[in-house]
Amino acid sequence: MASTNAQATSAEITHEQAYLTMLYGRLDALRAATGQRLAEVRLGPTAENDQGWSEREAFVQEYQDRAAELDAAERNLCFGRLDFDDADRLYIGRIGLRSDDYDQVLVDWRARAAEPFYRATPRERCGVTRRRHLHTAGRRVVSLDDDVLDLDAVDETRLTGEAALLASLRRGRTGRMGDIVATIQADQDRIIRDDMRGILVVEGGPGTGKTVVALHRAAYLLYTYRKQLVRRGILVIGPSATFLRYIDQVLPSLGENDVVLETIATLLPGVEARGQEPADAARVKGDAKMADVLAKAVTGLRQLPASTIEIKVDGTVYRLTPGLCGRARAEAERTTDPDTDTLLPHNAARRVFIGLVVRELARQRVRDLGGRRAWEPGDEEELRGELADTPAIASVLDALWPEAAPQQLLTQLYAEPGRLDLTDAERAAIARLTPRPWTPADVPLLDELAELLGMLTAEERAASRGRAEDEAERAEALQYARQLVADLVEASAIVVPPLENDTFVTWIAGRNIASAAGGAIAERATRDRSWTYGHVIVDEAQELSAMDWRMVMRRCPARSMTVVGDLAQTSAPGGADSWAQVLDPVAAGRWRTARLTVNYRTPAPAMALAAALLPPGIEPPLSVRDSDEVPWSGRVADLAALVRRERKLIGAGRVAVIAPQSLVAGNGAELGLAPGPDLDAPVAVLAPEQAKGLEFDSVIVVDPAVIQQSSPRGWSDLYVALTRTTRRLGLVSQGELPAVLRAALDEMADGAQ
Ligand SMILES: Nc1ncnc2c1ncn2[C@@H]1O[C@H](COP(=O)(O)OP(=O)(O)OP(=O)(O)O)[C@@H](O)[C@H]1O
Repeated sequence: MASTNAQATSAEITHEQAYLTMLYGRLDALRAATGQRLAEVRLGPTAENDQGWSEREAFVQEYQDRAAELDAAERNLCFGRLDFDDADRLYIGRIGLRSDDYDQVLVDWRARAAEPFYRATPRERCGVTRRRHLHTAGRRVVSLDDDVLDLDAVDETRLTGEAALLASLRRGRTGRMGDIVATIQADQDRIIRDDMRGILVVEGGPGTGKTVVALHRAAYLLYTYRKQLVRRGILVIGPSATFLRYIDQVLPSLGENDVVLETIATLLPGVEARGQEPADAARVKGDAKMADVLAKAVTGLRQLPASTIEIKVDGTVYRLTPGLCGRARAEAERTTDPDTDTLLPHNAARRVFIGLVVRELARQRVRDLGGRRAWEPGDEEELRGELADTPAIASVLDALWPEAAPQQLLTQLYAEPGRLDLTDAERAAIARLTPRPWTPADVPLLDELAELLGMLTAEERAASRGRAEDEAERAEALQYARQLVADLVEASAIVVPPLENDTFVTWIAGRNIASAAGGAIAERATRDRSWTYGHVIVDEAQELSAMDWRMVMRRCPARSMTVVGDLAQTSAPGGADSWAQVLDPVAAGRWRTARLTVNYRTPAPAMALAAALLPPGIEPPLSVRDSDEVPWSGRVADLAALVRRERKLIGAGRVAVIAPQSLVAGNGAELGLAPGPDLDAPVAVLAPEQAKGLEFDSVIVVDPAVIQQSSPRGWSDLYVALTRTTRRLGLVSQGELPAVLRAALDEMADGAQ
């Protein structure tokens, strides 16, 4: 492909400027119309009833979303053009726009028609003769890059729109990830547009765009399957709060605001997991066998009396025999939930157990009274209720089958680890005799217990009221939205293309429900443990333990997921060694893999240094960025001065100092720098695990040998640290560098001479 940037004539730029000005004119007109509708709805007559109120709220929300989408499209509204064999021409941008005559003047990047912009190559042109990238500043066209798709230039590059891509990569880092709509590469585009069904595992080395691709996939799925996704939402799980801050602008910049971002530590509503713990404890807690261990611990809460218990109430002696209790327990443990056909959880089965025992006690009473009293229908039922509430009986039943809540039970189990079916060493690793804050590895265990225990009696009552209301509300909202849209269309108050009618109705209905519930779907989802999402994206997925996966899968029974990760970067104690190992137990036969192989972040020399750490058989990704600057090395004592030098060298960009956890935890005193993963600060001081998924213009890795030796997977921590740079990399050390790194640095220095 021939790049003709330099030859782009000013006439061409003038032509594109005129087109761009027309597009911004359309955008402004749409904004004005949306703003006017919003004002009309807000200033319109006050709603007279709940339905009118929620209809009005739905429109307000709808117009606000539309306004946000149009605002997000302002920057870089149109970034490309495709010229086809038949002289047809399409402009590609952030959103689709039509002229007054309903002609498509701008194609949304997610639309099928935009696909050749990312995929066409000289070999497979898809009818394209030229792909043009428009570079804009504000509303001004500043330059153009053309890829002329002729076969003569076929071997010149593997990259799509190389000039535009390299220009985008050269920009300094801002501390926030940006979108890449203008420069998505063909292999990335295939992943973004892949089928929503099943689990797509995207693997690839550092900097291959796994995160950014997964986020663009979320935007694509929301655009393509909005009807399915709008009701349940999309969940993105990332490795840390800092990482979530780093990526939180990407989806809004693509016009999507309704996505839930969480870490494993925050996934269970009501639990704050701020604690830290040794790797051994996290490893035991993350092991798949904890599912059985907890199930046994829950069963172990239930007791059978060794001999008959006699309880005297108002002169009557009730007899709880071991046989009676055994039969009631067996039946309760066999009872299934008619909706899900699964065994009842502990607290729900407890209610069955109590019901059976109390029925038997009531019969004893009936027998006892014999013919001395005439029983009316309903008497026995009333008696059962009375008996269940009698403190003497209730306390015995509580002892035989106690009600339990996840947090309280897990606290007890850690305090008495003998109740867990583990080895002595495993018990010792997780025992905690004094209460401590929950850790991230506790979260999936609490979630598992919540599943095993089910709701407490009071919660169950509130939930069943809520469920019935939800169903009725849903049906009513749909019917109402259908009528409303039909009326508005008839009154020419809105124009809905016929094909989009259903989508619009569902959308309005969804909005009605969400606003009636006091918040958008995303807000509701984060409050409700049992919320299931339409699609789940898991980033840095190699770090999840088997127990984490069980928790994540509960959030997505449909198993529509995008899982991105790199097994060579696994550092969590319970993390994965293979995808089959973690996914087969929870989604056998329902996952597939795709691979990304080009590194858009780490310059070739830094990647070559990092690759020296890789075990044999693992291929490093190929770096797009080349550089003459080989990684440098220095002394820890000079760190502050070296940081100052790096700041000067990279100008407006960002520097990261990545140091062993022990130094960062020690308040950075030994480093002479205040630690903190502050993305807005020009210098961030981080432990390797905090640096996961992030990138900086210049990275200084402190004491690589200490990082490597600090855990069994320390080499992978070091690999992560070395691959965070987009430009410069330095190693500072108190002692020797790891031998492989020393050798690789010497070799590079020799090569450079
Ligand atoms: N097609 C592209 N155009 C422009 N920039 C890109 C493209 N693909 C990736 N990048 C940039 O490359 C950098 C690395 O991407 P990203 O963080 O998604 O990689 P990753 O595979 O998740 O990395 P890691 O596994 O190391 O965390 C980001 O700055 C991203 O914006």
